[in-house]
Amino acid sequence: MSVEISARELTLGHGGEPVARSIGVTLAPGAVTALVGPNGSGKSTLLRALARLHTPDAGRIVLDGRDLAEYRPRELARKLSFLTQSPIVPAGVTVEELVAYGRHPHQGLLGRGGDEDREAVAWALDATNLRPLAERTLDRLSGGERQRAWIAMALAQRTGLLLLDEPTTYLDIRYQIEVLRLVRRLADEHGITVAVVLHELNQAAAFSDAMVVLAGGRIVTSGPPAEALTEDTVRTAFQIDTTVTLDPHTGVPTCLPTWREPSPAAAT
Ligand SMILES: Nc1ncnc2c1ncn2[C@@H]1O[C@H](COP(=O)(O)OP(=O)(O)OP(=O)(O)O)[C@@H](O)[C@H]1O
Repeated sequence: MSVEISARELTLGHGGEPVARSIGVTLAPGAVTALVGPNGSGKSTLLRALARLHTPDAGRIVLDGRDLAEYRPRELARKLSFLTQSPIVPAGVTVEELVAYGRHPHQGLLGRGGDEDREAVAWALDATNLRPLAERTLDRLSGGERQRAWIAMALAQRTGLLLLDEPTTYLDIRYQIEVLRLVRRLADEHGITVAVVLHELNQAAAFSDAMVVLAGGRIVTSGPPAEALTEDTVRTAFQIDTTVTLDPHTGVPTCLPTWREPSPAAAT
């Protein structure tokens, strides 16, 4: 089930100056990789390129040993699912109907669901705790509930690779943690390869196996959180000072910004 995807010598842009120049990324099979970096550093563009929704200016992306460009659309939709940052809410669609859309790549021309489809939809609703809201239309959900519905749709697609662009936006802290725990379980229990764009560095460090730090058109660092999230890399990427400590039991780094401006006396 686990899927491996890697990008080599990738240059990404939107017509002007490249957003990323000659970068290389590998998402290890069955692992959670967090993409972090400042606003505008190219995280979404990279994720969209991995999902074949953005065409690179140069470089190559290989998905399970084959060039990404070679996959037929339906074949690709069975391999990877992508959750965009702000999906457009279709009018009048219930949670269950939305989740069932995730089954389209698996259905024949008639598009009617069989046992496997029903089972996948039920699993996705349960995994996201959405069963009680299954009959609700999306416009009658809170922001966080709606976000979980989109995640459920991506899950119902039952792909070995899941690409999530800021899935915790709009969620309160409890659901942020719940979504990240779900992501962790998908990797640990189902072997799903996950790339997730996150802004909260400490959450990224706590829930991922690897972090890729993007800034200034390049990869500042990538590797296990304890190696990737350091005071130096945070300063390089975000131009802020922090104190990074390692949890003595788990080895997970936590980064605490230096909140106060340096005092004039300290500067002299
Ligand atoms: N469709 C587009 N057309 C032109 N420029 C774009 C387009 N999409 C993104 N950009 C530009 O590309 C750069 C990278 O954008 P991208 O959305 O990949 O960054 P990001 O790291 O995901 O940012 P954020 O953290 O703000 O979501 C930005 O400078 C942005 O303005």
